Amino acid sequence: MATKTAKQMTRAFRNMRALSTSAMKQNTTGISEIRECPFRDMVNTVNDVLTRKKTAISETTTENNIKSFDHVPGPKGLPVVGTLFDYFKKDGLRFSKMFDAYRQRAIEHGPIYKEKIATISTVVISDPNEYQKVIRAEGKYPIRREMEPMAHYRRKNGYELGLVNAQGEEWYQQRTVTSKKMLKMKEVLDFCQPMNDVANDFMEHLKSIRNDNQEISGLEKEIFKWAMESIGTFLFEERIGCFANPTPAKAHAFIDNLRGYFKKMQPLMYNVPVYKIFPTKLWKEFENYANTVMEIGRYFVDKKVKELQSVDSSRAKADDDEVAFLTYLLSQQSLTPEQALSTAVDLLMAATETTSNAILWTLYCLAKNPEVQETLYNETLAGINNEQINADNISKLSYVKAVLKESLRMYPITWATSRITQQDMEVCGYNIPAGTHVQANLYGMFRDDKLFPESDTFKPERWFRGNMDTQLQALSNLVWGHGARMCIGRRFAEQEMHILLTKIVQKFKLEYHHENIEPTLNTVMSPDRPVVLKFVPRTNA
Ligand code: HEM
Repeated sequence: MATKTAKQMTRAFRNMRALSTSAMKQNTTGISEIRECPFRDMVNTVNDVLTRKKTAISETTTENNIKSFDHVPGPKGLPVVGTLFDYFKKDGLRFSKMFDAYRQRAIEHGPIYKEKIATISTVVISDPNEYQKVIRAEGKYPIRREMEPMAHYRRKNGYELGLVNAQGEEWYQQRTVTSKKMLKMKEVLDFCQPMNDVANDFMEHLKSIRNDNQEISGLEKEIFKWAMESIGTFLFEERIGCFANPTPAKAHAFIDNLRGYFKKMQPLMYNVPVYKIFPTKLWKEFENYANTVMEIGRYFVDKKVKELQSVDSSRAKADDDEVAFLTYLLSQQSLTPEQALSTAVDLLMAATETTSNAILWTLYCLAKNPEVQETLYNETLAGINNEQINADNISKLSYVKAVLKESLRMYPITWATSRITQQDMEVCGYNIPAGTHVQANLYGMFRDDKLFPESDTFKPERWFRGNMDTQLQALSNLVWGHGARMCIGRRFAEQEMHILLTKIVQKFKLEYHHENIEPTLNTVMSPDRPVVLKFVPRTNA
């Protein structure tokens, strides 16, 4: 695992030296200033695409009987701010409930509508067949709308954008390097053992933190620790020790700050981005969280860099397949050290908030549906009775896979997709010009009874072969995005979640005795109140 070719080591060391130097430079020079229009990045991305591919909308309209873009229905807004004030009215729409706003708008305006909220213009599609056209038209470099506050923070502070926000050739290079490790089935299956170890330790941890009523207060934070330990083990090739009592200070700070970071990012993403001109209170809070997240992310990466520098390169002999993730990333000539750092931090951030919320929702669904929980328990007993889960037996977990899919359908962590079209196209009978921001209304589709009968009921069986047509099966995958830019952590995430869920139901019966939980957005879809579950030990566990 820790060995590599001498050539790779040389490259890695060169990168590491550069990484340490640039880190120092950033610390001493501080924040870089903005010299241009604060909205330039957003405008530039769209203009670039438009310049490349634009054709006259009016021509298309008359030639093919396709209605022009202007005719796409949608809520009427005011000049400049668009529909922004709809989100500030008493009892109006809420940024923290955008998934609901999209659903309501779609019910009102139909399978395609357009809306301008301050500086964000979007076209929302709620017909899975029509959205296929967007998927099929994706080029080699799909463009997702950047997460503006995150990208602005990185530009302002001289950091690389990283895999999540980079575009074009720059994105492609980082993606190609990263996917070799993250999307290869063998590489991910090899990670079963460390995932089992983390999950086993988490089970012990859960036992120890239950109160007299067998409930766990602050379960969110505890599951976050699991998610961080799990991705940390993959990225840094060592255990962070998140389950120790007390939690290591760095891990503790990372968890607290990352949660704050995602919470503050949500309102910043939709509001007028005045923070680009002067630092609002909200921006300052976000920036503080971001500083700590970057600093701690950098600390973990630097720690690994120092360790690698102390390895005797003459002993090392291995190819890319055998070296662990960060070692591999740092040794890639096609990535600058800063790009490697930003991508590693992106993975750490993207992996924790998403999987921990997905697990929380799934546990909640299981607790609310005891019959489903029993079926799942019986399946795991028949397939894997307290054994380690490995590459051979993981295929027996078909029910746990259906449970997770169903939970992601009801509570899609990412509730809408995002693409900027790169060519003119027809959708729902309208011309959509190149450079338009288009989204699939995932939450709206997943909760549509016409597509998913009894859509508000948790029914994992609906995912079984023969129970659902293949197009709807494909629709469920959209929670991971699509095409060349689909979630790079999907395989990793599914595997670690399948393993943890199996272990939890084998050991505990879950109960929930409090008020119903509703979704809210902390960037990803999260429970709107503490998930106070009861973990009752199984007698044979
Ligand atoms: C429940 C778990 C998760 C869900 C639902 C999820 C969902 C998504 C979605 C929808 C996207 C956008 C894809 C697109 O635009 O087509 C995405 C991108 C991404 N995800 Fe995940 N994700 C999850 C877990 C993870 C994990 C565990 C990691 C890292 C190990 C990760 C890393 C990333 C990265 C780096 C990107 C950007 C990829 C790119 O732009 O090339 N995600 N994720």
